[in-house]
Amino acid sequence: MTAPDPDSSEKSSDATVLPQPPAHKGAISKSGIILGPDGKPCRSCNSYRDMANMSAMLTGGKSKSTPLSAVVSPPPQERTDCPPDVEQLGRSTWTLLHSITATYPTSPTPSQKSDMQSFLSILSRVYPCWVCAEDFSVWMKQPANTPKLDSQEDFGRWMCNAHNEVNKKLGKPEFDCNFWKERWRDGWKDGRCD
Ligand SMILES: Cc1cc2nc3c(=O)[nH]c(=O)nc-3n(C[C@H](O)[C@H](O)[C@H](O)COP(=O)(O)OP(=O)(O)OC[C@H]3O[C@@H](n4cnc5c(N)ncnc54)[C@H](O)[C@@H]3O)c2cc1C
Repeated sequence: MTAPDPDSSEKSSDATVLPQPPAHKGAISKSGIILGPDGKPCRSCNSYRDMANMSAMLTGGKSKSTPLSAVVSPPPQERTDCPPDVEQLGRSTWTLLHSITATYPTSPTPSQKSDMQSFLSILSRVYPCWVCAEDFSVWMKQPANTPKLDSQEDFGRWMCNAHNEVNKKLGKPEFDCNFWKERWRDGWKDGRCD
């Protein structure tokens, strides 16, 4: 006999189905909230703002037909040490990734290139936001987008382009990749990073 799932009451009552990704990943609810493999809202795939909005809708605060993006001003988080949402995780990950490019060798050995290739392909499989990981993986596999690992400059620009791809998808401004070193390695010429 299977023991009841103690967490089952936390599962999203909104877990309705759009086209289903592989079972180990998750699903997307009708309201657009991304669910994890356990059927609960995936913290690292959604923003706290969207999760708070969903909660407001499900508890009758808003009409079910109201789009998430139209519901604003969720209650503020009460703590500052909560698990990361998709935005916090993204900012921290980009900081790590661009910092890795900034310390990548100018003339990498075959073994250093191979390590980095492995790191990126593993990252695209294990990144906690599964929808982000899927899109990143698909983008990276296109022949024009395979990681450029022959030098620090190539890799830094490649990472900047990868980040811009996500920026475009999210409707954010693109970053001028001519400045990737100022942002992530040398600091800006105005001296304010010294
Ligand atoms: C691999 C990956 C995939 C992601 N996919 C998704 C997704 O599908 N959906 C989703 O909602 N979120 C996704 N994210 C998170 C998303 O990219 C942002 O991190 C998040 O929305 C927070 O954005 P932000 O505006 O604070 O700045 P971020 O985009 O996190 O950027 C942090 C800082 O990097 C600098 N920067 C911006 N663009 C560039 C660039 N092109 N090159 C160099 N530096 C730059 C800026 O100074 C910026 O303040 C993903 C993150 C990663 C690492």
